Amino acid sequence: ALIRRATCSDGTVVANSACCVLIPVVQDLQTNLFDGGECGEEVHESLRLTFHDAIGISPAIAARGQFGGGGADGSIALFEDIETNFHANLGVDEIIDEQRPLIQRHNITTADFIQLAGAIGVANCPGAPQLDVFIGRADATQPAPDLTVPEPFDTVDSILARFSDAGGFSAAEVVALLASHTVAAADHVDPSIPGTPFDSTPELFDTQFFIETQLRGTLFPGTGGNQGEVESPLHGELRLQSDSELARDSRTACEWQSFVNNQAKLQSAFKAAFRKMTVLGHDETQLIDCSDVVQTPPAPASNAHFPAGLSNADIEQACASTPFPTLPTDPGPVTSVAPVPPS
Ligand code: HEM
Ligand SMILES: [Ca+2]
Ligand SMILES: [Mn+2]
Repeated sequence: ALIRRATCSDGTVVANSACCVLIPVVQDLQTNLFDGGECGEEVHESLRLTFHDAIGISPAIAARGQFGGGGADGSIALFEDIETNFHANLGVDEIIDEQRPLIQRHNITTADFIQLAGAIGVANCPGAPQLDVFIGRADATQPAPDLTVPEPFDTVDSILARFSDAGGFSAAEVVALLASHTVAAADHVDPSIPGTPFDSTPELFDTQFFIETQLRGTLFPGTGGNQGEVESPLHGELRLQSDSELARDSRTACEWQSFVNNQAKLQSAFKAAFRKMTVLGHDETQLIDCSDVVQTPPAPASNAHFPAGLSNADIEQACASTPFPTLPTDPGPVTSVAPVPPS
């Protein structure tokens, strides 16, 4: 089709007129899913869903003659009855069911919608990069196989191998993708404390996640003994075993630390890795780049810091070659991290 620049109905200028169909979808997302443009629970869950759909692809399984999954193909929603029963997908049925009526109201594939929703949602989070959006993915005709989505109790070996198989992601790209856990909370790791975030600022796309995961774990925010959870440094904060181990493994620790107080790298590295993830199973050159429909995210609202009561002395140094950056400590008494409110 002829590619031409266009001004869409709301005034958005797009390089490819085919992207104007997304404008009403974006408005619907902001008004009816993201509570008018917040970086809350539905944004967090929509971002998680982009990953759980896209990572459902395995050239290694395909090489054994079985269907390896189609990547970012909407299978997680189109075959919800199958894929949400996979253990790693616990809880994603909620956001699939919230997104479904929006998909039905618009002329867009489920595959494209899931990735669009993640990008638009993330752009509501102060400090986030403006993520790329592509359209033109065909929808899945089969579910992804089980065990393509990493679990928080998986070893670093197995996590790195899974990402490498899925899309040739390097260890550094895996670390970059985990920047997503800066706008995240867990409902199901410890079901007694739903909405427990992974850093103290789940509404900000900041570098606190990389700081706080490097602090010595001292407590469980709820009950102990949950699979995939290790001790965190703060009341109200939950630490995944996988995040803890990636922060401390010699293959990933220096990369992990490199994001501390480096908002520019956080944005550029996550944006690049997300772009790669969002087209898994597709040839990017066959898709239409509609990144110009993504709004400009608000500027970051926090500076890198240690939570009150904690300091460099509480860091478990794991990167052998570079010392941990010196950061200020928040003033005042030790605080507890508030849960992400359910919508
Ligand atoms: C080693 C890889 C990963 C593991 C083991 C992992 C594991 C988890 C777990 C266990 C949860 C909590 C779910 C719950 O209990 O509600 C979670 C939440 C989340 N994950 Fe990951 N994750 C990984 C990578 C990623 C990636 C690559 C992304 C996106 C690019 C992502 C985005 C999210 C988000 C946004 C949430 C928060 C959802 C919410 O607040 O409702 N994760 N992850
Ligand atoms: Ca954060
Ligand atoms: Mn949730």
